[in-house]
Amino acid sequence: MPLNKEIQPGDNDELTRERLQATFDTQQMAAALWGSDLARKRRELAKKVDKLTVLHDSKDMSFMTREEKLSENARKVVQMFAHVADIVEDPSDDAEMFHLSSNAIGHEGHPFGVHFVMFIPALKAQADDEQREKWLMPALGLQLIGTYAQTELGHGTNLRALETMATFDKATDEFVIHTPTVTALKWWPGSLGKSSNHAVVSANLIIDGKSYGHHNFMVQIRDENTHKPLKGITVGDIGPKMAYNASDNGFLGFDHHRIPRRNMLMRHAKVDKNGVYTKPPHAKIGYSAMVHVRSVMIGHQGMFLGSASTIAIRYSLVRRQGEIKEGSGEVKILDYQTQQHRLFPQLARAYVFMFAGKEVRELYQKVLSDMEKGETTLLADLHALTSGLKSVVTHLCVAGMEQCRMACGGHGYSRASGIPEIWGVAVGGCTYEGENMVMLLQLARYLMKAVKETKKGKSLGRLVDYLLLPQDRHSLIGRVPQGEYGPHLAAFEHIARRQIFKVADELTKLQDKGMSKEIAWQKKAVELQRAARLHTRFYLAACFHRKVQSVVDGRIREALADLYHLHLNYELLDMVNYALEDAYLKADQVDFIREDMYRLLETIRPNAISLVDAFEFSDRELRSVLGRRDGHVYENLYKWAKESELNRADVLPYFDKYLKPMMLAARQRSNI
Ligand SMILES: CCCCCCCC/C=C\CCCCCCCCCCC/C=C/C(=O)SCCNC(=O)CCNC(=O)[C@H](O)C(C)(C)COP(=O)(O)OP(=O)(O)OC[C@H]1O[C@@H](n2cnc3c(N)ncnc32)[C@H](O)[C@@H]1OP(=O)(O)O
Ligand SMILES: Cc1cc2nc3c(=O)[nH]c(=O)nc-3n(C[C@H](O)[C@H](O)[C@H](O)COP(=O)(O)OP(=O)(O)OC[C@H]3O[C@@H](n4cnc5c(N)ncnc54)[C@H](O)[C@@H]3O)c2cc1C
Repeated sequence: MPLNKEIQPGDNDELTRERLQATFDTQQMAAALWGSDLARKRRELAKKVDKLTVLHDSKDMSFMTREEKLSENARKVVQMFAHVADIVEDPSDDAEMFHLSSNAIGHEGHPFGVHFVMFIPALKAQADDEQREKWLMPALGLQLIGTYAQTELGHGTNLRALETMATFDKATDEFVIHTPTVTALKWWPGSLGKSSNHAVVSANLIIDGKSYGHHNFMVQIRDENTHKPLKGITVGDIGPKMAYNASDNGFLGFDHHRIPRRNMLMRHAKVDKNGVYTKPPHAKIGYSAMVHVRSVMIGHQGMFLGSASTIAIRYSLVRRQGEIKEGSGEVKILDYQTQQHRLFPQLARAYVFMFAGKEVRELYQKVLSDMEKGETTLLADLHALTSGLKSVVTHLCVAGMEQCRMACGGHGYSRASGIPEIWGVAVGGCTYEGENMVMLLQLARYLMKAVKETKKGKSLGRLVDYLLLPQDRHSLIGRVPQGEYGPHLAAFEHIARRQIFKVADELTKLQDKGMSKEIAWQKKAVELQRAARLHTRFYLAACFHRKVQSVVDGRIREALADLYHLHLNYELLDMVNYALEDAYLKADQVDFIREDMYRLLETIRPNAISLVDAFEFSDRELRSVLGRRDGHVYENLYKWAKESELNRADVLPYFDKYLKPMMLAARQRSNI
């Protein structure tokens, strides 16, 4: 039995030969990536979806209008829930459900796009027991469709400037929800425009003329039967986007719309019938749905990059172009060092992002269960970690996916590759759930507080313990026996720590000169976000290290270690300027890192296809002609192109309408 379990009869011979070179068992690697239980469930689930034709795309989404896309995904999501008990083992398991949705529906969006990702998590974390009974149960039972309406046309990042008002009317025991200006219109919420009938709405709580800041309210926006907007509510779709066009991101306005007082989510903050307000135990506890999505995004973005890497690496083993040795025939493009250097570091990133995604989810679950007991100590750590990871991971993912697209040459630009859509969805992640730069500055705030604690000899939290350690002056990279990578990881730590202390000192100096804290912060904002990036990249490298150390199987550990070492070398070179600034690294050490990286590209090359096969993305999930498991790319590209709506007739009406009259007139003029 070959170690690569993706081999099947009828596959492209080249891919089979590649797969036979695997040094590890791909199913065991899948278990390392997803966890053994989820890996098994994914495999079984994909087989079941293959058999259920009602869950299959009726045609390629690339050839559909937006309305067709919305309708197609509404159809599939309904079928998916109708068959859910036959397909998944535990429908309450988000991870399993996400994979089902990824196989059957894809990533372009669907009517429940925000329902499960934000609406339900907001209810779980912020609704009290009675409210959970009233809305959470029906929401889980699909009796209603919800979204999360926070962002406004004029305000997204700065939540304190949100304008939507929720004014308490003691006489009727109601809140009056109102949109005072056009900039106060809710704008962007997923599935709001045409699908949802309920929304968790962020609005300023006003009692007796006093504002208590924004809080979350449950608002029914459409009639349950007719689906018409309720009186006092204006709602619609915001129009086409870069990608994610099967989602009806929407706008929403309120004209003095009344809701019962008990529609404010009251697990933590409360308003009683006399208008007495009770503060939550932590000022930012109402932000929990955002923290939830940031925490799930890390692993999912890793999956997006893993998908793009799978497509590009498989295609690079089918595509032949040019010769390395004259006369010996065209080579597979993956045999070029430049192609390996373009793709393998992206593959390594996909792996570590998935590992980090798992770690961060564990911390999220811990904080959630603490919050349930009113305990919020770890909330700040979680906010800092997710803010940094969300920003760095989305940024590196889209940069990496763009490399994958370019590595596929012209065919990468075609939607047949599947990369444009997943790229478009992934790049949205740089903006939603907090614009990346803003979130990096949130982490920087935490890091600056950590420096203050360090100066008192204390640590602000486990994630910043390393700030207490002394700085080494010189790196040991290349000065220790070959195969030891401790000094590489130490270099990440050094670079992060140095930048964090450097910018902290600069801030202090500016303030010592009389500059206000806020202006000093502005003067150093670019350096601050750099500190946040370097801290996060150190976290990622350390996470990769922890994962490799934890693997028991020798063959899996060895293959993962190759990727880890490549990651260390590649990422260090990407930020080498920081290590050169203080002569921590010398030129010969940089050369050493480069040479070792080139060596690793060659080491990884025979395992390349098996490392992407180990993600076990089904063809249905990848939705890519280039990335097909069987490698039969060309005949299927031709088949795909023939599906284009432009090929429905040999001559399209615009020819007779515009081009023919123009050419006839031109011919007549030339005959005169
Ligand atoms: C049918 C199929 C079903 C299957 C489904 C199965 C389930 C699938 C599960 C998962 C799938 C996931 C798939 C992923 C793909 C998703 C698809 C797309 C969905 C997209 C949805 C997008 C939604 C949104 O975008 S919602 C809107 C998000 N908006 C934002 O993020 C706004 C950003 N701004 C902010 O967060 C804040 O304004 C701020 C943090 C920048 C500043 O806040 P502010 O109140 O002004 O505070 P500030 O003064 O700066 O700081 C004061 C102190 O507070 C601390 N702090 C801030 N935030 C937090 C926090 N969250 N937690 C803890 N502490 C916080 C801050 O650090 C300061 O502390 P200090 O000590 O004083 O320094
Ligand atoms: C695909 C998608 C789905 C979305 N889904 C939802 C949803 O379901 N529900 C919802 O409520 N919202 C949703 N949003 C909205 C999203 O959360 C916001 O777009 C996001 O929070 C960024 O806010 P903004 O658009 O106001 O950007 P802005 O804040 O206007 O950012 C513009 C620029 O200003 C910079 N900037 C802003 N503030 C600062 C600062 N303090 N310091 C330095 N620079 C700053 C940013 O870095 C950026 O470069 C979605 C958005 C997208 C793209």
